[in-house]
This record gives sequence, structure tokens and C-alpha cells, in this order.
Amino acid sequence: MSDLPGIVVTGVSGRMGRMLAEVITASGKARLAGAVVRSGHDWIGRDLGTCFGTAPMGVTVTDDPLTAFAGAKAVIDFTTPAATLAFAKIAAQARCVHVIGTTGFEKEQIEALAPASRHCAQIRAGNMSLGVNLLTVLTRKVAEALDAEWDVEIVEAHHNRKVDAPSGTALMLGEAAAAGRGISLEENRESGRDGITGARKPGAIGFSSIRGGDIVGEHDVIFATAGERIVLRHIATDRAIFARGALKAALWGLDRKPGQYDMMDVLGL
Ligand SMILES: NC(=O)C1=CN([C@@H]2O[C@H](COP(=O)(O)OP(=O)(O)OC[C@H]3O[C@@H](n4cnc5c(N)ncnc54)[C@H](OP(=O)(O)O)[C@@H]3O)[C@@H](O)[C@H]2O)C=CC1
Ligand SMILES: O=C(O)C1=N[C@H](C(=O)O)C[C@H](O)C1
Repeated sequence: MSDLPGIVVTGVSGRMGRMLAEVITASGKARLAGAVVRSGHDWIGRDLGTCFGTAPMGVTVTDDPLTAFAGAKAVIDFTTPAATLAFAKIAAQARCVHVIGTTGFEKEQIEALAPASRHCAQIRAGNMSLGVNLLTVLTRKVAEALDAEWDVEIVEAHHNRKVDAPSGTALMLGEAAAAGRGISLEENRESGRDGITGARKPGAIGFSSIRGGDIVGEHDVIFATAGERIVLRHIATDRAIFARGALKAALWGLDRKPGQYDMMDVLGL
């Protein structure tokens, strides 16, 4: 076995799970130490490469996260909010860095992640790409410079299998705009307009979601006022950007004390 730090991927049968397994294996910076799927999945007990239809990878798929995490330094988790809450407790038990890419959490679920971070570094972000995290910084700066005469609208587009809206990225961008303005997103958020909605509430931060085909992820932050508009845009064309960011986060987390972190910490932004 190599000396490279071992990383487990949860939800390895998913779109991001497979991408993560491939990026870790090819990285030369870490080794894939485990591959976790849900109980009853027909990949359990098989070599991961065989499941992917590629050459054997030397990693047997399991539905036993505790044993997998105990043999690793970090876990990268892009699954569902409920699964991530369960994995957070197990990562804490195993003292594994827990990188969380999952989105769609309720406020209470985010709060419920905190106790586990007393025992391990927990790094969570709605988007792990360098580009989106830079866009977040830009959004905050632009919002700081403009007054509430400028309406803020966030438009996101994703593939037709995505289950949560607005996207985690859109919410990150909304939080950044709200922070720049010195207001609370929760109190000023406006999404899902339909029917006779009345005029736009002054100062609101609006969200719109498009779902279609195989769109990887696109985000526009629009600042609109009388006579002009600023549009900040990020377009993802390859899920590898999220996987590379998550791997960077996992390696960064190895030297951190227990606690909650995000990609801004990892990237030093
Ligand atoms: N932060 C970021 O940069 C990014 C975040 N995401 C987020 O990551 C999440 C996953 O996205 P994506 O890969 O497209 O979704 P998928 O639905 O393709 O993958 C999710 C995987 O999680 C598995 N899973 C669910 N529950 C469990 C469990 N209890 N134990 C083990 N595995 C489980 C699912 O298995 P099964 O099918 O058997 O239920 C599935 O394989 C989403 O929340 C998405 O928004 C996505 C891209 C980037
Ligand atoms: O579900 C996805 O695919 C993505 N989810 C994340 C989000 O909710 O913002 C990140 C990325 O846009 C892809």
C-alpha cells in the first residue's frame, strides 16, 4: 500500500462519486481508500473498476462506512442531506476529515452538522470550484459598492436530474450579495415567482432556476438598475472542477484542527 493519504468516497455510484474516484486515483496526491454505496446496492462486494466498466481499481465497494472511514484520513461526500448527516457522525468517530459537497440542506440540518466538527475538520461548500469561489468574492465586492437601487437577481441552470433548488451555489452567491449589502439573506430572499406576484420588493435578492438536459452548472448574478446592468457569470462545463476542489479541500484538511471550514478557507480567499 502506498504512503499517500487514503480518501473514501461516499455515494460512489453517483455522478460526482464516480468523478471523485477517478480524480483521486489519477491525482498522485492521494489514494482511493474506500468506496461507499447505500445498503442493498448491487455494487457491494465488487471491485469499483468493474462497476464502472473499466479496469479493476483494487477497491471493493462497501455499505459499511465506519470500517471504510476507520482505514482512511479523509472522506469526500457528495450524497444527500440525510446521508451526509449520518456520515458526519461516523467521520467524527473515525477522526476523518469530512469534505461535504452535498447541497439542499434545511437550516436545521446545517445546524445538526456542528457537533461532529468538534472531533474532526469538516469542510463544506455548495461549490468546490475555484471559479465559483472567486465569483463569490466578486459578488460581495460589487454588492458592497452598489446601493439598494440595484436589484440583485441570481439565475442558475442545471441538468434535469438535480433535486434541489435554488442550487447550493446560488445560495452561496446570495449570501455573498447579502453580506456585501449588510442585510440578511433569509429576510430578503425571493424565489419561485409565479402568477400575480406584485412588484418586486425593494432590496430583495431574487432566485430563478432552470433545469434541463445535461447542463453541468451555470450561475449569473445580475445587478440591475435604471439604464444599466452588471452580470457576473460562471459556467461549469466539466464536473472534474468540483472533484479537484474537493480533493484539494481533503488534503488541506489533514493539517487542520477539528472545526467547520469552507472553500474560502481552503483557497485562502
Ligand atoms: N459542492 C459542489 O461543488 C457540488 C455539489 N454537488 C452536490 O452533490 C450532491 C450529489 O450530486 P450528484 O452526484 O449529481 O447526485 P447523484 O444522485 O448522481 O449521486 C448521489 C449519490 O449518493 C448516493 N447516496 C444517497 N444516499 C446514500 C447513503 N445513505 N449511502 C451511500 N450513498 C448514498 C446515491 O445512491 P443511490 O442512487 O443508490 O440513492 C447516489 O449514488 C448533490 O447534493 C449536488 O447538488 C454536485 C456537484 C458539485
Ligand atoms: O447538482 C449539481 O450538479 C451541482 N450542484 C451544486 C449546486 O447545487 O450548486 C454545484 C454545481 O453547480 C453542480
